[in-house]
Amino acid sequence: MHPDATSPSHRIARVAAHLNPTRPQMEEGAALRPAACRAKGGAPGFKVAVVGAAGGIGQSLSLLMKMNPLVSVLHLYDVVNTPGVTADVSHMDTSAVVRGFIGQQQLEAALTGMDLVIIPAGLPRKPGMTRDDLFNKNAGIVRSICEGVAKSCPNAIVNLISNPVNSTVPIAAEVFKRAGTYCPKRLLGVTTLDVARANTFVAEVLGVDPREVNVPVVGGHAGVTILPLLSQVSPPCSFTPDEISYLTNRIQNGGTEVVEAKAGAGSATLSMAFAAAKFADACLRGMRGDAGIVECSYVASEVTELPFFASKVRLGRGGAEEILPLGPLNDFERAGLEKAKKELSESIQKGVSFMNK
Ligand SMILES: NC(=O)c1ccc[n+]([C@@H]2O[C@H](COP(=O)([O-])OP(=O)(O)OC[C@H]3O[C@@H](n4cnc5c(N)ncnc54)[C@H](O)[C@@H]3O)[C@@H](O)[C@H]2O)c1
Ligand SMILES: O=C(O)C[C@H](O)C(=O)O
Repeated sequence: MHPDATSPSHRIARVAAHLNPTRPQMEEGAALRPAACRAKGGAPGFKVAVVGAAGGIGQSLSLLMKMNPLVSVLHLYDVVNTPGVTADVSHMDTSAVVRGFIGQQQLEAALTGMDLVIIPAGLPRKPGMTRDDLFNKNAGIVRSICEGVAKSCPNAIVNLISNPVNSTVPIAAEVFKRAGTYCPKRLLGVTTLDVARANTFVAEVLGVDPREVNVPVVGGHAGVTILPLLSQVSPPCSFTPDEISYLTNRIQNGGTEVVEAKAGAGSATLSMAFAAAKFADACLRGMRGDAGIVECSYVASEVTELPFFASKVRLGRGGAEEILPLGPLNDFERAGLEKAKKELSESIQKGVSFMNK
């Protein structure tokens, strides 16, 4: 080794070799600079990509994934503004190495080698819109990102956040089927925010800490398809008919509550990033081989006659290893399930038809 190889000036030169302030950092799919310096000594862990990383959800989610000790490499991809987000997040002194990628030409580099791909890309709602009103814009975005996944990291587990989730998950499944890479266990629609809201609102009614409450929320992720199973709350408790009506309505309309409060400035981003980070962490713990990881997610399912349905799933090394049964429903929940299935069936068909056009 050269006598100066470990001297401060040599180390600075080594870092500087990866910095070229006269060029945009994101050109040519290059990894952002210090990553290259630390790659050798990087902590063991999973490689995770956030697709849509410069958005409202994407920025906070990138921050939270940078804090996750199970992540060794974090790729941040968007069609705009990734350089700033990447530079910012990369200064956090946690172990994950951060690299930024921008634009369609860099999608392949962003996704290659990833173990987990989290997708919060696409338009959010404005007041007066349903999630389904986002279909025309977001269906194409999800299709092109999933084509990238099929090509560059076909074995990655995908956490799909982009709305309308009830249709975008079937679209992703069709893309993977066409590419010959489809594995139902690896495609998970993120419905964790519904569970977070249900836990919060139920805890408020019960006057307890929300962290002690677990409400299964099944069905899908829009309006009546969001079906909280209040008869199965843990720890066991009971509600009056008025409380059931209030809670069901508030949980089903939690997204709209935020959209209206933001008054045109988008939909839930902070609580969603929190929920997505929680779900991604559960997936990573499952991938590591931890036992007993159970979360609700919208997945390919045989729990009902529909091809996709959200329910409790056991997460393992391969993704959604087991779909758990719904358990006993009361009359109110059985009626809710019928309504949910009717709308879900149409949303699933809409996603599949989009791919068959
Ligand atoms: N599943 C859920 O529970 C849940 C909760 C909240 C929001 N959402 C959905 O998440 C999506 C994102 O919401 P947001 O508030 O972050 O929106 P946003 O507009 O703030 O951010 C979206 C980001 O996606 C990027 N993007 C657009 N096309 C892209 C492409 N082809 N590849 C990569 N990135 C692309 C945009 O540049 C933008 O940075 C919306 O569809 C919203 O409805 C889902
Ligand atoms: O409501 C929305 O449009 C965003 C998201 O699906 C949510 O539930 O907050």
